[in-house]
Amino acid sequence: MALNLNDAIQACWKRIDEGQVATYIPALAKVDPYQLGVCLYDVDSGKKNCAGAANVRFAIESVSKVITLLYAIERLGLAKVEEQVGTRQTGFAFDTILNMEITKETKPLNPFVNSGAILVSSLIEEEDHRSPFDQILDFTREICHDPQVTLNEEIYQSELRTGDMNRSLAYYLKAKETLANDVTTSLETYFKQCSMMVTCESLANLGAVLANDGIAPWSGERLISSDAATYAKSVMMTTGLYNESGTYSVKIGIPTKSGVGGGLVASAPKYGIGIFSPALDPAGNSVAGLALLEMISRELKLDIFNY
Ligand SMILES: NC(=O)CC[C@H](N)C(=O)O
Repeated sequence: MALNLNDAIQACWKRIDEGQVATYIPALAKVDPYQLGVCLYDVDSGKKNCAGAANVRFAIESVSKVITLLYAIERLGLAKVEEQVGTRQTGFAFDTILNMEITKETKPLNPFVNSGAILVSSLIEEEDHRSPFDQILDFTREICHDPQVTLNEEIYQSELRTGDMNRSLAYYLKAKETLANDVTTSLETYFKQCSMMVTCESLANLGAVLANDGIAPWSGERLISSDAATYAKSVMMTTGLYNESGTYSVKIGIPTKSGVGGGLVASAPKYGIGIFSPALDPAGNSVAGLALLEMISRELKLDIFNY
């Protein structure tokens, strides 16, 4: 591989100053912004190339929306999930109630705005006395090939304390009779899934499963259906970076999902990529992380529209 990841990190490092760590969840405000890590999983060779803060654990936040979406599709089938949540873009922030009010439809615009994600979380039912979150946690450990993924209780409590906007979205969904579970359980599942701790490597593994048509490249085992993988990548491309998805579609051209913990999962043809850098742009995307992903896309010619 021509690209030296340490050099790439160095080149993108100064971009950290353009962003800010998330402060609306107080536990995230304490994170050191001066971190940048990457892990690149080459599905063909099976080789992983990691650099910088690749093994630092951070809160997965909205990247978990991809995992819960995949899990819901596996449990309920794609048709049922598509009935409940749309695939449309938004020009508004991920957590605003406008995302629901502007359309006459009752279903949320897409699974990556908070209303859509809370709805998807509500679709997971308790099974064999296992709570929806316990099932999501197990599935996360499996699809991220990382048994160390755990719930960060401090972040979870912080999300609970400051989560009134999400609470209002959940009540709105309930009022529209679209929330599948009760408000408390749906929000508990959602806040907990956001508070799982992952590394760049865990996200590179997730990206690699998506890149490999739903099959874990480390074992050859199919973890999700081909349709689920394709669907998730399409929605990541169109809405994975919130209202800036179009901007990065043009600049980077790789299906990507961000989280306000500073994580990015990207799935390019033959590559799974996990990136972490906690300083965010106003939309909630990692600034240095996306600069690094842009460089990787350019150097390795991964832009899916550049054919
Ligand atoms: N964009 C994000 O990562 C948002 C996740 C965060 N837990 C929230 O609900 O606001």
